[in-house]
Amino acid sequence: MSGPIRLDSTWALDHIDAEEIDRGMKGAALQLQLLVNRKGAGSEYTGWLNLPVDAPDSLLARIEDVAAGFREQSDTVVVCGVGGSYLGARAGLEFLAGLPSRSATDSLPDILFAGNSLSSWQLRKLLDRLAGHRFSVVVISKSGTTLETAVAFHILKTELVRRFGTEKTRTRIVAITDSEHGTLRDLARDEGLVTFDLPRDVGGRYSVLTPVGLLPFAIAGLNIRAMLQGAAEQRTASLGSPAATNDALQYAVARRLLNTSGKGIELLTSFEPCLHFVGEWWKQLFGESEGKDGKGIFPASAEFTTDLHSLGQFVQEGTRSLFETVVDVPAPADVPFLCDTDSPDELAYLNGRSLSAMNHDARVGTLLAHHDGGVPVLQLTMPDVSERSFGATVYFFEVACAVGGYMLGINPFDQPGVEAYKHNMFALLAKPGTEVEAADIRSRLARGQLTSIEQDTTRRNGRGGASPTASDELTSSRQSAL
Ligand SMILES: O=P(O)(O)OC[C@H]1O[C@](O)(CO)[C@@H](O)[C@@H]1O
Repeated sequence: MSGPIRLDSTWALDHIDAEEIDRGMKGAALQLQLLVNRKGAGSEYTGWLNLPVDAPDSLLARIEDVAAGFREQSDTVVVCGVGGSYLGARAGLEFLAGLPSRSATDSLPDILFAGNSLSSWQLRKLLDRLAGHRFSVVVISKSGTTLETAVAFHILKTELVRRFGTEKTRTRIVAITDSEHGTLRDLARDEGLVTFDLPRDVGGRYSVLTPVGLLPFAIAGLNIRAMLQGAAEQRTASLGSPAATNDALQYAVARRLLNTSGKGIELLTSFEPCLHFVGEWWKQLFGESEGKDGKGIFPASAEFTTDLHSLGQFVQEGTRSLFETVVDVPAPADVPFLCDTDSPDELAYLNGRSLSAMNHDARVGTLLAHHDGGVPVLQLTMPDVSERSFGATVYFFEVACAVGGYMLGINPFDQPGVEAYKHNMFALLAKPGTEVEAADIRSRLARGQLTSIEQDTTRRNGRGGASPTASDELTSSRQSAL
């Protein structure tokens, strides 16, 4: 059983005007055409639209082949990457962990992750865990220059060489990166590593259905062809259905209208922990795509019922700036609950029920309470826990995100803002070429003054050198206090 993702917005309708929905759907249909015809902003990064139907059989066969080789030679595979070069693979692996469809004949390697932080403690623990294991590495970086990934990969490669020697190390690494450019591409070329290309017209956060996700999935024994089939089915539904029956467009419109009605935060929730990393992937997709030009909905996620015991109070009664999107998926297995009538834990009333039934009632009770507390609730349903369903979900959110971005008037395919912290970090790390920035940052930090000399001058010049306003003085005295 599989099929497209379904949206039910009944529990959000009291926050949205019916006429606006109508107008919004017409607008969304136009933006979808812009996307499909590759006429919108960032259209050079819309290669993901056709990934589910364009992947050549030779590529899939090669991915399966390399994956089989990795399984044979490794009991552990480390996937090294961050952001879009990490989250989609982890989302799929965690969502599908434990599926009976995973290759039963092969013994499957453990898949671990690295390169997604600069934590020495995390990497130390990973290196300790790898001791004595036959491990291999998949390194993923579109740019090939991301510091977290490059540093972890360097350390892992050094460890491989120490353990297996230079020759054999070459067979224990696969690099996934830009087809032509970047440090990782150059290094792979120089060292004769096996590589897969990350298509130039696909951005990192839209890349899960390329080798970026497909290779880790195949190594884990998952059926990547079924995953692409699910995405292709969703593609037909999302690109080909009229607005009235197009759930991806309706989701894009509903969240946009909720945003204009004053809801600035979308909380993606689910009652199945296997969806935790789908939430993490979704946050990057929507956060990097929408959060620019002072616009966008802040994407947050929570796992219920766990987080009802931490965030539940806020969702129920805190600042009314949230709407909730709950993702449902039927659990593939159930656990019965049996209890004697005189059981001292007073759970006899649950005798004969199952965990699924309890989770279902907890879910309905929660959503009703949140709705009654002023939190609009959108409900998305995935057909099942399967590769097809995962592929469909990825495609559904990608279309909704791209169309929603166009409705917002931004380019959903760039992420200029993430460079700001990198400039500072590289300057502080004394990367060659950053000497001027480094001097400015160090002098600002030494002065305890967060306004840079350049910003300060520009601001004052902008006002024709007028004397500081009261709010300037306030800001500067607050900064000094820091
Ligand atoms: O694949 P790369 O180039 O290492 O980038 C990883 C991630 O870092 C970012 O560029 C942000 O810095 C994301 O957009 C991207 O998914």
